[in-house]
Amino acid sequence: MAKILIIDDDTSFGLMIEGFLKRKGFDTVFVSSFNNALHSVRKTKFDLVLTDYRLDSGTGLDLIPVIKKHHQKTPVVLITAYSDIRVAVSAIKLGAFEYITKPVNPDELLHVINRGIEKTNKVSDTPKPPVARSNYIKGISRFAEQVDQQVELIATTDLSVLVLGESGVGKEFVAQRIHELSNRSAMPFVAVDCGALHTDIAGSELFGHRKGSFTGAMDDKEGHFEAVKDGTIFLDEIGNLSYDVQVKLLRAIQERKGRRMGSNEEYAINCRIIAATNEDLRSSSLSGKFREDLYHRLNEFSINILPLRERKEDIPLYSKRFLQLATREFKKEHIFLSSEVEDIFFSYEWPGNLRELRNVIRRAVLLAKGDTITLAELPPEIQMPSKIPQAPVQLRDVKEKSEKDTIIEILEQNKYNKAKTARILGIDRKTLYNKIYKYGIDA
Ligand SMILES: Nc1ncnc2c1ncn2[C@@H]1O[C@H](COP(=O)(O)OP(=O)(O)OP(=O)(O)O)[C@@H](O)[C@H]1O
Repeated sequence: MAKILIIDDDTSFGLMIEGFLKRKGFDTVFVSSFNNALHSVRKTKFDLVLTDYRLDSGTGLDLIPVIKKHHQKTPVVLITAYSDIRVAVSAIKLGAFEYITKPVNPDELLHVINRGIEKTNKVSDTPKPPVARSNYIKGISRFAEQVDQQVELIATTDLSVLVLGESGVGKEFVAQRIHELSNRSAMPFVAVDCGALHTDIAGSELFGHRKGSFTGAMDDKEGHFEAVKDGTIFLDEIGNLSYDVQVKLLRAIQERKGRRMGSNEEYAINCRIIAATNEDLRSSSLSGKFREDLYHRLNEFSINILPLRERKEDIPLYSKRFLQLATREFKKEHIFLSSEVEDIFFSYEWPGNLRELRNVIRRAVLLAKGDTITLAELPPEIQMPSKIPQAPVQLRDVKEKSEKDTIIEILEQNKYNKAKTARILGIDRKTLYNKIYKYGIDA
């Protein structure tokens, strides 16, 4: 029976969730304070932790690193209020398995919990095989095509690649794609979440340890650099590695050799390295937070993935494909997006990028009663984006305003001839139509 820790300072809500999960056959523990939560996760290994974001003397986000330090593979699910979508994104960056927004839908909660537990059961010490090729969906925007060309070009080489982009844009998917197209594809692809690697255990996780080399080292353990063999190691959230671990990593890359903690024997490192970050690693390296020499080692080639809001042409395609995947997953038949939903998808900013789009569609398919997804199946932050407190990103607003004004001006000068306007602006007609739509230009 899977054991779940539920953390919520709203006791009645927490007990309600506990009652629900007990009825579904889970073994549950409920705590209502941050300190009790800390105590429980240090003492007990749970199959899943479900935590609210706002707790009495801390937040669910503060708990994630502690849980990951003690039980790295335990999935954490964060419950957030709809206005906390950026919190949800941070949770994923810190290694949370998933987030769900309030009001909590019981079917959705159960589905997420089952997925989390299933994933942990599948995780073993053997590296996971790469995701099947068919899972990678190619975008259609000019930008997405460029990324695919770069991926195909770089795949055949042994260069280290640094993949840059916001959380959820698909950096890991790109890394897997490079691996699958490379001549290492029959070898393992090992993804390491550096953001969830606590400094104390990072060396042992990456390079392994010998039994007895530190308190708690009960057995010999193979590190990721050994497990990956001649395959590809994907170092996600590389900017989060502590300075000490950066030094170890640099030495291993330079010498192409690794050594388990507590051992004198070295092993060869022959894998390809792909790293990813959503930070400005260049600035971190200039400011000394990230070692510059390591930065250059990792950045033999870089691929920058744009956020979804800057390549809106891709939204309809991904929506359609995610809809097909979710329909199959939940064994439903032919579900469509209503035109209001399509419009809202197009205008929404998608701070969580493709991950958020995929989650929103899965949730909507799960909740859909008929064959059409309507606004009612969307989470509140998407139904009412204006209610979300926006970060004061004024520069983008200025840019968009001037882009809109320029388009109107050229359209007027050319009597609303769109082909001519697009040519003058140096964009294709589809992009012009998208922008006309986006800015609500009456053309
Ligand atoms: N090219 C793609 N094809 C299909 N699905 C994708 C693609 N890219 C991203 N996704 C979807 O978005 C989710 C997030 O992708 P991924 O984990 O690669 O993002 P990421 O940029 O590495 O995120 P993070 O920085 O938070 O680790 C995936 O689980 C998948 O559902």
